[in-house]
Amino acid sequence: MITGLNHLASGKIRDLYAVGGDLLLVASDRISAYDYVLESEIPDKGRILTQLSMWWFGQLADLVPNHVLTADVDEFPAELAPYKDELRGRAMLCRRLAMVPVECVARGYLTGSGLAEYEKNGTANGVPLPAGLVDGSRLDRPIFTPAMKAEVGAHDENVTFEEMAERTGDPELAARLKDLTLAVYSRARDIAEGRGILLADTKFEFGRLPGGTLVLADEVLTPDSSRFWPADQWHPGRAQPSFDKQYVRDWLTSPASGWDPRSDTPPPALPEEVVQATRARYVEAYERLTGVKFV
Ligand SMILES: C[C@H](c1ccccc1)n1cc(-c2ncnc(N)c2C#N)cn1
Repeated sequence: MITGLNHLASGKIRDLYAVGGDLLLVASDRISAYDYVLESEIPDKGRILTQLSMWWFGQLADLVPNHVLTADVDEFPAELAPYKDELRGRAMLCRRLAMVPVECVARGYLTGSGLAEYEKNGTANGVPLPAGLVDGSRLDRPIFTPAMKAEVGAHDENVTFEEMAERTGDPELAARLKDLTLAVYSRARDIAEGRGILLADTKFEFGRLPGGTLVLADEVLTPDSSRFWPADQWHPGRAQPSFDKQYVRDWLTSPASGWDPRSDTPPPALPEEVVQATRARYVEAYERLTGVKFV
């Protein structure tokens, strides 16, 4: 948290500030696992994921406008000058939008809450899926599985497209959000697959400009907003390893940590080698996707 700035909101990993009529979205080096924010930070994680978001916004600009004004600290308003070094590379100055109160989730692979519903009803957010799918199955056509935002700390509530249209009171907007979400995800899935990373699913946030234009907001297509799987370890029918969080998960569930995920106790600090190996995975994901060396 940066004292001295007008703090608006905080998620597990990121903080939001008001700067004049705009917003500053700042990504920390925090990492979460098993629904806990760990006490150990991953050096540069915020910078790597912010630079990855910026790269994706560029890749998607022909499909949808985004909310970013700049991520270059030298272009930030003068009032931010005292915080330049702390913000460099990990902050996006964004236009303030009227946010759409829906988590726009696209799934290209079946897992997590989507799999749970499928195993019960053969559907995902009420939409029937083909029979015989298993954990990690690739869906021929990505699906839109919206969720209504939950209070801090609770999980979002998956809703059908019809429920979403009803609860937003704007069926036309709901249809537009679905189309945009699927088009953007499909483009990203194809780009990532060509670079050895499976984007199993992702969560987009949209907002509207004063004139009503729909704009892609928040961070996009990072390992915090999406499930990243290494393509060369994909085996449908079991839980897939996480590209970025597997080292953390493996250590936390090993005897070495002395921690039990089923207990109500927070996880212990990570050993330095797990921190550094995890940092290396974020760097690798960034470099594989963008083709640019992280500096
Ligand atoms: C969920 C997310 C959040 C991020 C970081 C920390 C806490 C919350 N958030 C984003 C806005 C938001 N509001 C108005 N205009 C915008 N351009 C954005 C964005 N992005 C409000 N909440």
